[in-house]
Amino acid sequence: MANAFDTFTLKDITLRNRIVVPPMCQYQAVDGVPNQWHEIHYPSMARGGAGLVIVEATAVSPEGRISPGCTGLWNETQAGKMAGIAAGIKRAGAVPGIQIGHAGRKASANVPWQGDDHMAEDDPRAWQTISPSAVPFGANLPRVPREMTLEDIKRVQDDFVGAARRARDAGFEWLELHFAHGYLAQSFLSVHANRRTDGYGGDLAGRGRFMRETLAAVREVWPERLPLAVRLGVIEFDGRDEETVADAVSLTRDFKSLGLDLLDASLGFTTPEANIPWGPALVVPYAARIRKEAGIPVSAAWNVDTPEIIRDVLADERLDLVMLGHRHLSNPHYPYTLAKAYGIENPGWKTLPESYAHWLDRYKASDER
Ligand SMILES: Cc1cc2c(cc1C)N(C[C@H](O)[C@H](O)[C@H](O)COP(=O)(O)O)c1[nH]c(=O)[nH]c(=O)c1N2
Ligand SMILES: NC(=O)C1=CN(Cc2ccccc2)CCC1
Repeated sequence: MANAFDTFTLKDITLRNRIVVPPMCQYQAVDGVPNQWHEIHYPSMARGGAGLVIVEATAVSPEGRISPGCTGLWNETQAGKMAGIAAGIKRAGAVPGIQIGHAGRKASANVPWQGDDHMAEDDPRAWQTISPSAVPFGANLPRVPREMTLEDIKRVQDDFVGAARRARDAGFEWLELHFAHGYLAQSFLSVHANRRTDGYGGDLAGRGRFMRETLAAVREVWPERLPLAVRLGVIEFDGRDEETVADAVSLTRDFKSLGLDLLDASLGFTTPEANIPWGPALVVPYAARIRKEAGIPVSAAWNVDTPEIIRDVLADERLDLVMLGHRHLSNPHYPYTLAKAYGIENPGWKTLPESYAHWLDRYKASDER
């Protein structure tokens, strides 16, 4: 029986509350290097009161970026900037997290407000994408990826380890592997994207191998005392949901035996033919099933976004942490808004820095008198 403002301890890390800012691409980097945009963006959300702030999907290699504007953690210049961001989040009272990933066949794309589609083949910024098989996503991302060799697979897994090591040394205290949203790792798991006939394809054991091996390799370098999470696409809404969710439960059990500390349930997004029933807390039932059947803490995003929904999913232990994405884009101080909605005494002092809290709790706005 938890509530949004209870603390949450996982390994040696304690979050001040159950509110998480999930990773949200900003598309503001150049050559993968974070800049002043990120140095302001992330600490400002941490200052808003969230317990954990997870830095956006950060590519483990140049071709692993979704777009040319995505951050990377494949070199020391990027790592140096990320260290400042981790420190800024921590200084503001939240736990600094980061998500690392590889965009696979969804890479080499324009940023969302410039088309959200593959860059043209003759665009000088574009690059050749890679994937388990030479099968394109389709729709706005039609470019045919190159099928990965076993050497490619090993190199990308080593890149995940390198990025995890840099995240550790940069001072991040929570690491999430991006195994969702139709990117490379999810593509290995998906029958829509993976037609391989070697050990990395075929049955669930084969299609899950890339994820299992990558998780195990990262666990070796990510400190045992710090939480290691996976964001996994647990459902596609492609007509195969019974099997997909059952696979997700089974895979999560494997991940747990490999050292996973928390499963962040999300969507598969591996086929444009999906029929997603958008609506309140749409992923929560699947997260709750994994929590129960795999016996591991879970989080989820996707319209877990009203005081009532947040209260209910935590009270009846369907989720351990709630991920509030768009709420934090429109209001970095959303935890303050939530505390006020719950009628918590002195909501400012509960969620915000002293400079704000003192006045907000002592001096009423005209529409609050
Ligand atoms: C602009 C933007 C950018 C991203 C996202 C979303 C949006 C809106 N999302 C998905 C995000 O973490 C979250 O799951 C969704 O926003 C759904 O949660 P809300 O309903 O917004 O709380 C996302 N997810 C992820 O795993 N890594 C990422 O980098 C991003 N990037
Ligand atoms: N890096 C990621 O995982 C991203 C996920 N998104 C999924 C999404 C779909 C629909 C609505 C919001 C987000 C879009 C932006 C990048």
